[in-house]
Amino acid sequence: MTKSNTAQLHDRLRACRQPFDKVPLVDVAGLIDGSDPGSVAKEIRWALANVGFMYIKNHGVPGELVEKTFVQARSFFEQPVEEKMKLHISNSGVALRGYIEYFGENTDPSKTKDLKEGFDIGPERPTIEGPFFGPNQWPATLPGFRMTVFTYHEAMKKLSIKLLSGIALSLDLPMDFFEPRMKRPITIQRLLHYPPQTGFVDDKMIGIGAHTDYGNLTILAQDSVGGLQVMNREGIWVEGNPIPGAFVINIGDLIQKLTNDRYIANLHRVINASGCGRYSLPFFVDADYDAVFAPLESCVSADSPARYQPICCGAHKFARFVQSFPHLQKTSGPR
Ligand SMILES: O=C(O)CCC(=O)C(=O)O
Ligand SMILES: [Fe+2]
Repeated sequence: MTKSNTAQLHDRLRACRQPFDKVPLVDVAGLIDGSDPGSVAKEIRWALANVGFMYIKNHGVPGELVEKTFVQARSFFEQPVEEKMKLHISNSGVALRGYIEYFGENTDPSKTKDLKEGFDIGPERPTIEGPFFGPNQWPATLPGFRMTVFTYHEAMKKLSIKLLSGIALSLDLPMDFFEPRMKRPITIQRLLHYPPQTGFVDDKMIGIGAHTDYGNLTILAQDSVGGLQVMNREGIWVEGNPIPGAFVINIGDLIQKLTNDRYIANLHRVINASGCGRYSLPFFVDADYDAVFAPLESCVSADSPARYQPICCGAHKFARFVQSFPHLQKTSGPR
C-alpha cells in the first residue's frame, strides 16, 4: 500500500478531518504565562485533530540557547568519523545514548535508508538501568558541549510539560493529567545532521524515511535550510519549512492511541535537496517506562469504539527502535 493510500484509508476509518495545505502556527504565550490557556488549547485542538503538527511561537525558550545548541551540534558532527564512532550508541546497550552513523537508523526500514547522522542524550544515570536510562556518552574534546546540550534538554523538558498541560486541556482533561505518568519520563534530546542530496534523489535513500513519532510529543528546532515534509489528508507532502524563532511540535503514537485517533500522529519525512548541510534538534518526551496508554473514556463511544488495546509506553517505544536500529536487531530484547 502506498503512503498516500494509507493516509486516505486512515481518514475513511476515522473522524472527519479538515484539509490543510500548511502547518498551523499557534501562539502559546497564554499557555506559557498562564494568562489564557483556554484559547491556546482551542488552537491546539484544531491543529492536532487535523494536522498532528503545529508550529509554536512565544514559547519562552531563549533564542540564544537554541543557537548555542546548534553551534555545538555542528562542531560535534564536524569531528572525524573515528572520533564520533568512539561514542557509538551500541556502547550504551539498551540505554540508547550516543552517536548514530549514516544508515545506522532506518526509520522506514522496508522502504528507505536514512541519509543522516545523529547523537542522542537523555536523563543522566550512573549505570545502565534498562531501556532508555543510563549514562550519557559525552565527547571529551568539545568544551561546552555537555553543559549546553544538557541545558537545552532540560529547557525542552520543561516546555514539553507545559505543552502537555495544554494538550490535556484541549481534551477537556485536568491540566495535570499527564503528570502522574511522568514521574521519571523517557526523554531523548537528539542532534541531527543531514548532508545535502544533490542531483537525482533516489526515493530509497532520503534524510529520514516517512514515519510517525513513537511517543507523546516532539519539539523540533530546525536551522534555516528546510526539508521537513508532513503528509496532508490527500496524501500530498506539505513543506514544514523553518519559521525563525518557532518550534515544530508533533504528537506521536501514544497520544494517537490515548485519544482513540481523535488526534493524529502524522507521517513526516525529511529530504535535504538544498545543496548544503541541514541540522535539527528534535526532543522527544514520552512518559514513565511502565505507563499504560489506552483510549480515554471520553474518546470512546458507540460510534467510535476503542481501536487500541492498552500498551506500555517503554515497551512500545523500544519495539519501534528495534525495527529502525540495525544494531539492536543483533542484540537481545529490552529487559
Ligand atoms: O529533522 C527533522 O526535521 C525531523 C526529524 C524527525 O522527524 C525525527 O527525528 O523523528
Ligand atoms: Fe519524526
